Amino acid sequence: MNDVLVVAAALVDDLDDPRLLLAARRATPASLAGRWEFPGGKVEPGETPELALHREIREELGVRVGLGVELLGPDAGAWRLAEGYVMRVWFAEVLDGVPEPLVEHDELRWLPDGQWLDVPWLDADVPIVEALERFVAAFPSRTGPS
Ligand SMILES: Nc1nc2c([nH]c(=O)n2[C@H]2C[C@H](O)[C@@H](COP(=O)(O)OP(=O)(O)OP(=O)(O)O)O2)c(=O)[nH]1
Repeated sequence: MNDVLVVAAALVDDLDDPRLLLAARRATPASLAGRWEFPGGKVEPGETPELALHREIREELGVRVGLGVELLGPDAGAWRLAEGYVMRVWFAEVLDGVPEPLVEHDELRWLPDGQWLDVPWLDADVPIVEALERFVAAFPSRTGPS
């Protein structure tokens, strides 16, 4: 069986100089409630991953975003979440609106640099946040569109 593809945004305050990272706290389902994640969701049949990501961010946060570079993971470019689930992650910044926890989340938090790991992320997200920190430390001005 093919893996289910989840897409997510590492939303930062400024793609040219990222300092703040947006974390979203899950309100549902009960098994994930209270843990923090990247906003996003599953790609639907017939959608491209990028279009799915724009749709999910509009639905979940009510904002329009611009995508930067993809943070490539170890599993053919993706990050394994669990058996049968992989996730692709893009840097992004808000173009229009102020993010609000509209569905699925009950709190949003902009984490300052140096404190990106300071909330209880979903287990599978921890190595992704660590990789984001390494990427930004190595290429501070290269998260924008390539
Ligand atoms: N959105 C998101 N999901 C994540 C992250 N990390 C992680 O393990 N997951 C898991 C949780 C879920 O089991 C799955 C994504 O499901 P979802 O509930 O966000 O997807 P969706 O918005 O399409 O929701 P649904 O229509 O299936 O209810 O991936 C993450 O950082 N962001």
